[in-house]
Amino acid sequence: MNKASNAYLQFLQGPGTKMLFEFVKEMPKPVTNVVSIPDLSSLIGPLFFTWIILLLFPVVLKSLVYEKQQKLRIMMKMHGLGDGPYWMISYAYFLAVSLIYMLLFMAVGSIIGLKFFTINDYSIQFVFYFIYMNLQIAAAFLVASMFSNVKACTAIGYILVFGTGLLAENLFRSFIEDASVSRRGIILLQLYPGFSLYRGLYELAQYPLQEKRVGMGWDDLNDNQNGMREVFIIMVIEWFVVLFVAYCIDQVVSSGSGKSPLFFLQRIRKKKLASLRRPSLQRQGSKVSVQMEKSDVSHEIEMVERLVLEQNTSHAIVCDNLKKVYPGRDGNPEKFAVKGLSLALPPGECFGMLGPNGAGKTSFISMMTGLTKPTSGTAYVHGMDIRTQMNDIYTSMGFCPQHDLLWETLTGREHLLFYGRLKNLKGRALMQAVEESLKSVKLFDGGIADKQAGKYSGGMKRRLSVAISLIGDPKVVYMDEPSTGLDPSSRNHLWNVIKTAKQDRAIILTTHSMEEAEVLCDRLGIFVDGRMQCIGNPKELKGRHGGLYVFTMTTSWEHEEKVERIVQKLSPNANKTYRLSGTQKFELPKNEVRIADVFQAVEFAKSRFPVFAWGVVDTTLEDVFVKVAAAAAASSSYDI
Ligand SMILES: Nc1ncnc2c1ncn2[C@@H]1O[C@H](COP(=O)(O)OP(=O)(O)OP(=O)(O)O)[C@@H](O)[C@H]1O
Repeated sequence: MNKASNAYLQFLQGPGTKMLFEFVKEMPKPVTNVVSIPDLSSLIGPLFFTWIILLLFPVVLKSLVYEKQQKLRIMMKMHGLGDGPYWMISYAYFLAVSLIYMLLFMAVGSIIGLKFFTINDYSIQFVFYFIYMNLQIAAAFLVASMFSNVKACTAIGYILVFGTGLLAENLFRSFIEDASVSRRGIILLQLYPGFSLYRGLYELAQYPLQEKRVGMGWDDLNDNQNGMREVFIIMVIEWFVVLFVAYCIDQVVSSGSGKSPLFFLQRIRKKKLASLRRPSLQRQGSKVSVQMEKSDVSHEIEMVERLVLEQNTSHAIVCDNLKKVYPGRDGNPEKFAVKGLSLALPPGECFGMLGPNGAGKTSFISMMTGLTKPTSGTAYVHGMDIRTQMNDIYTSMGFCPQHDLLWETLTGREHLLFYGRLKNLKGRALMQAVEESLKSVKLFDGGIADKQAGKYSGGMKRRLSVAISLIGDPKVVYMDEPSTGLDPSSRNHLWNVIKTAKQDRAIILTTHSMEEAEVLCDRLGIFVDGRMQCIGNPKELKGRHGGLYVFTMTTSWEHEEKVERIVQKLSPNANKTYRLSGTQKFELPKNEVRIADVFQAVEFAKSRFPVFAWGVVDTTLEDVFVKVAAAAAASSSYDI
């Protein structure tokens, strides 16, 4: 060790060091200035939490509008789900989802220790979120009643969410904090639910920011500076008002039933009227001018009149001079889609409605299924009037719409379970009915039943729609072009399903397939330009409106004239309809020829020149259809 080190050690052990320690000990401690760090969650909470909570709004809105856009709402209604239960079920579902979302929101906030959640009284927070969620759902119902397009409503929903948050933070907050802004003005702004939500969150955020760090309790609601009490009152009143208005608008606008805005007053009136006119079959509207109708059609009208007069409810369906006129739009005149239809259908009958495009078939089915109201006239289903008792009719009605109305995300089995439940099937009976139904339309094997309907082919969707229309043993079923888009094998299978189903129920089906009409229908009606042109079973119609044999013969081209001469000798009024390189087709009036004469003529021809092929067929339904449609189109200026 060197000299310098020794000197340093002596200094440390000496009295100087002791004095230094004493001095430090006596020195006053520096004042630790306690800077209160503001709670971050409370600073930014009102804006972010507003966004988080509002995010549920477009979700609920989208779901409601989706059901409307896809006409699933109407489908559910047609299978017996009334407006009241639909609203209650949907409301309860959205409320449950919203409450779970809010409880998770509060739980996560509390677990990570955000003062915003931990300091304020939990019961106040819960009541606040509960009331707001109810108001938000009611508002979603209200907005949904004005939209029918999911994309548009989703876009508007998200714009509302983000716009509301930004406006609240940058504008509404400055009003709250500005003492010169009147309280009334603030209350007025809070009538907009997004601002009342922001105000509530803003108030909850104020307490953790105060230095004493005591959260909001129920007593604080009496504090004049605290806006939470106003928020509670506004939200509760608004919740009920918005819900009521939404229900009224929904009844008038979106149910498709064309109700009057004063429908709730009409309901009381209807009850009074109904009690005066039981049993319900009563003559409605003016008597149609029968003399213009064909005999089969006028016979049907007479039958309907008798049934209505006798108040006879033995028939499953009685249409009494049903008319539908669509109002003119964009300068177009009004459209007379159904110009007076009378029809009586006993149980167990399958009635086929044939007609060219635009004849009015879908309009007729729409009236029968409650999609639109008749302009005049009415129909009775097991004695129940379609104008006033549609909800009762729905409980025993099945419907297969022209376009499949299915939930993309539900499986085939889930669809049938849902609609089966609506038809009051429960437990084992429901399971059995669903399984049988899936098997009957060939959707059971290979796990197809548990695939989402969105992944089904067109034919599978069609078969599911038919299965839905038949589940729960409905007494009356409407099928709008049930086999459209099916391959021949699936179509034949579906026909068997319908044939079995028609045994104990009345079915009305529309179709463009003559083959389908002949296979399935006990009676047919050809409907052209809003009027029934003829009614009868397929054989009768062919006999009545056909009256022709179609004779075809194929020879070499140089013998064509000889064939023509033989045919003219056989039937002087024969009409040649086709000729191409030796093949000729003739229509022979039935009153001029017998089948035996045709055979003789063919034998004669064969003895004179080579005959490659020949054939004679009775008139097909297609021939009848074309003939009737053409005749009706030629004289289509009937009065309504
Ligand atoms: N909502 C409506 N508003 C105005 N006109 C309508 C409306 N719905 C249908 N129409 C018109 O009423 C007529 C009958 O239409 P409808 O759809 O009932 O015929 P359709 O026989 O079912 O035809 P398709 O066989 O093509 O389905 C058509 O001229 C149609 O343009």
